[in-house]
Amino acid sequence: MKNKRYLVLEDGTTYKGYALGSDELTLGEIVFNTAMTGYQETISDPSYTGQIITFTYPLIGNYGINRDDFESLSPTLNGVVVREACDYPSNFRSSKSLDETLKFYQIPGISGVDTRSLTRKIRKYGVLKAGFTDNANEIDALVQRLNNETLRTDEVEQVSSVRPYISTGDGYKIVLIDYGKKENIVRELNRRGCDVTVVPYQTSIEEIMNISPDGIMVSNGPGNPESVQETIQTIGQLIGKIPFFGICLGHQLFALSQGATSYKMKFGHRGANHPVQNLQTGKVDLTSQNHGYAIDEDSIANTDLEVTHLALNDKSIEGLRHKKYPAFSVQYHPEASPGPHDSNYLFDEFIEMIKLHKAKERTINA
Ligand SMILES: NC(=O)CC[C@H](N)C(=O)O
Repeated sequence: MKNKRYLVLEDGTTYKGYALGSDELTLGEIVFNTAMTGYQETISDPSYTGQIITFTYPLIGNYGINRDDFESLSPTLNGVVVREACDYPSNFRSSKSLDETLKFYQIPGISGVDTRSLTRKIRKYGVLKAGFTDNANEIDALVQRLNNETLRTDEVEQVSSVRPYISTGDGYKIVLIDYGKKENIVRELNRRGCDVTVVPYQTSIEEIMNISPDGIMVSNGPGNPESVQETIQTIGQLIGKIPFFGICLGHQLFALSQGATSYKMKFGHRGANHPVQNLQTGKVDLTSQNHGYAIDEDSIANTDLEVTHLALNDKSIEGLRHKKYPAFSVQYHPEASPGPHDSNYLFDEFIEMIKLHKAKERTINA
């Protein structure tokens, strides 16, 4: 017999279901993800720090959780909501069930929820605060708590590396500024021979320049880009000096560093089949996405940036490039994990950009 659990939203809506994962019950902003596979990578993506994810795909956990597919050392999200959690996974790589994994990392969850109705609600009203309780008598108190409490805004600090480390390669030297990076960014760079130095998000411009990087990457990460205002100046100072590539939060910070502004979206983009058009080629890529903020289109006019990619579902900005300097960024996830690999070519373009920049530097210095 499974124990009862309630998912409670700040507007008082309550969903009754079954306890999943940890009994340490947390609060968070509830969001939905529409990907049909890749729940392990999604759960371990640090960009979800502090959030509760509702999976719209109705069966989660059927191929278990394995040792190798984590996108961070340990998941930092605050909850998981599913229609049905598979108790008996079947896959030769699986070492734990979803329930065992969530218990191990002390993440609460709930199964048996009508995730369609919940997702429609989030789409209609926008993202909401939510929490769990195992006691029906505590629902009213939880609603009150959700209405009175503000959620933490120091998510990046919770997930950025505490000290620099190197993932070696014999190619270009890349500094990856870690705002809560997904491991696959490092893997994609290593795959192209890059020597990657991962540095904490508050690393100074001097410390970064001392590493003599050939390229700079700014990672994805959780929360509002404006919560890490103090680091935007460092990013601004790097543009024009060293070839630059930003992903998701990295894209937002690149834009802010150039004078653009960001806004919170109603319910964000989270899934693995978001169509994005490359405005230079006209080609449409299916992309992996996970963001709740975006860059204001009107704010681009006063900058030296140009829009390179557009979301076809809502026409929001998905890619930017600097008009004068070797610097570009995308709002979606070319490293995928989970998700389609259509936009993997952006890592190759970054490498080509570094090559070109080096060739130019050699001509200037000759
Ligand atoms: N995946 C990310 O880097 C997300 C960026 C930011 N936290 C947002 O929600 O918009």
